[in-house]
Amino acid sequence: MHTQAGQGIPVPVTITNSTNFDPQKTRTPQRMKKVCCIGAGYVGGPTSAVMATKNPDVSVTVVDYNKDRIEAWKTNELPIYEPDLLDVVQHARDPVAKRIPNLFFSTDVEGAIAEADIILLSVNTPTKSMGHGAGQASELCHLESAVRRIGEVATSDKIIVEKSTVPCKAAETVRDILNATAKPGLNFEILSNPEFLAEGTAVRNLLHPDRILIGSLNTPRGLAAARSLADLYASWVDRSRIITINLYSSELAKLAANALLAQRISSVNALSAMCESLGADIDEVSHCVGLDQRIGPKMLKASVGFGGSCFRKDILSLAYIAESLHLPQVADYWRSIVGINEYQKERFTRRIVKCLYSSLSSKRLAVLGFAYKKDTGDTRETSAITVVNNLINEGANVRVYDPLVEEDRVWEEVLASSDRRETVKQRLSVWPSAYEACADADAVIILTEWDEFSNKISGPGDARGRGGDRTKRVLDWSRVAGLMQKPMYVFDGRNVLDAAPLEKMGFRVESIGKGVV
Ligand SMILES: NC(=O)C1=CN([C@@H]2O[C@H](COP(=O)(O)OP(=O)(O)OC[C@H]3O[C@@H](n4cnc5c(N)ncnc54)[C@H](O)[C@@H]3O)[C@@H](O)[C@H]2O)C=CC1
Ligand SMILES: O=C(O)[C@H]1O[C@H](OP(=O)(O)OP(=O)(O)OC[C@H]2O[C@@H](n3ccc(=O)[nH]c3=O)[C@H](O)[C@@H]2O)[C@H](O)[C@@H](O)[C@@H]1O
Repeated sequence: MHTQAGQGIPVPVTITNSTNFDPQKTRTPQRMKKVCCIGAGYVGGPTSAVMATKNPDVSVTVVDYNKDRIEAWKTNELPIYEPDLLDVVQHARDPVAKRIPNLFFSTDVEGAIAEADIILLSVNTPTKSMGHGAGQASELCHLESAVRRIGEVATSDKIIVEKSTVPCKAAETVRDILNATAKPGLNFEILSNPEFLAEGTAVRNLLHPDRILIGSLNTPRGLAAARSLADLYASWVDRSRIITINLYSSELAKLAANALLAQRISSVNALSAMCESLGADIDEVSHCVGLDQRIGPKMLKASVGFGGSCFRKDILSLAYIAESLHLPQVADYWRSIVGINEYQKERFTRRIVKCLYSSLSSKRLAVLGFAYKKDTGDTRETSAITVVNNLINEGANVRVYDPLVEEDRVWEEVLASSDRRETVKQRLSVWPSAYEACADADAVIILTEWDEFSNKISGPGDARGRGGDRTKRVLDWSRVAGLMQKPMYVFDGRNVLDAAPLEKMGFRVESIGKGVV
């Protein structure tokens, strides 16, 4: 193996016998198309891995200034947990047989930018935490810094692709920065190509996307750039699913999709509050409503509230855009989706307090699940942060168990959002198994829908890969019953339990949106 100049990227070389060397017979190898992805996170890593796997003749380099993250991507202990991701990464990163490696991870951001034909911007775009628009607008400083770097480093034309979720018209910002920083004479085409994967199913979503959106300017160069990107996807996605549209429609469509998905959950959660008073069952209501083909069955599961790094921030971003367009009613409409989500978390806590005789003082509560959804170790914006803090503020001792989330992560998240840090330190604990968390507990509270906690699923849970056996455990509820204080309450914030068999064991089961008739 040899190394390409300045890149540290191994490429195979052919050793030629110098006596037989005939320059006329050697073909200049066709230059491999090069993609650089800036941002090695939940989107950049999996997207690049799938793109590289499906395009063996394209070199894909993922760069990030976070050295630890990049080093982890080079190992078999990937920095994020996603079912089947390691297989896809290995396929392109450490191929066997005749394939040459075409997926690389590096901290050499400048080097990869300089070499690239296409640059995917997959940096984080969180909610602004300070200044104008704090708590609402998207923070574009990471995007800006990546684009500045491109402008400073580029010596050839590039296609710049917004994969990050950005406010509508962000492409104008990107263009403005490039115009100001890049060398004269270079051409940059900016495309919007939002990502729709969901964590826990990222590989499946990337391999079988509902659609690929590519937004471009309606100019010959813009359309040509869109075609280049479409060609990469066409290696594995049917052309009929690759939609090329207006640049700004594409940017807005991403925010709209997340807002509409979250809106369904908030609608169902609002109904769940009604069900509890009316003696109706939200699972039955959702099922019946979802049978209408115009509505469909997905994203109608009542819960303790949606979490994750994107729904809240993207809705707030949409609302902020509406407000800046002087459309306050529209902004209020979008914000109400987040409002119901907050209400759902508070409502869930209040129910726990009420059932436990209106006081949690010194009570032991086992929290099962801390991730914002199953099959991920991601805790960003998880509802568990709010619920755990609320319980601690009510005086409870909270004992957390999650099959995948690291102990440090739980501490960081709870402490970061508490204004009573010393109290948290006294009352929070994290345990390596559900049984240890449940020991002597007055109540069990399910906050993530891990298969392990459900008594509806027979056999081991279906999460695979990193986390090994921990994600395949099955909770023995009769053993839990033997460990708990009496009466034994279970608050099912994810409706993963069939209450009847548990009630036979003596549990009092409180589910979301299930009223007592
Ligand atoms: N997490 C998800 O499931 C999805 C996220 N998105 C969007 O994709 C974007 C990225 O999200 P995630 O991957 O979750 O974020 P992340 O936080 O996991 O990864 C972003 C990475 O970018 C790196 N970075 C930031 N600025 C950089 C710079 N100037 N140079 C080099 N590296 C830089 C960070 O160090 C970090 O590792 C966001 O806009 C998000 O809204 C879209 C669809 C799904
Ligand atoms: O832009 C993004 O980041 C992504 O956001 C979501 O993906 P994700 O947040 O990973 O996961 P979802 O499955 O959408 O779940 C989000 C939250 O809603 C909750 N949820 C989901 C579905 C449901 O019916 N009920 C419900 O409470 C989940 O438990 C989780 O807390 C979208 O589904 C993706 O299409 C999008 O690309």
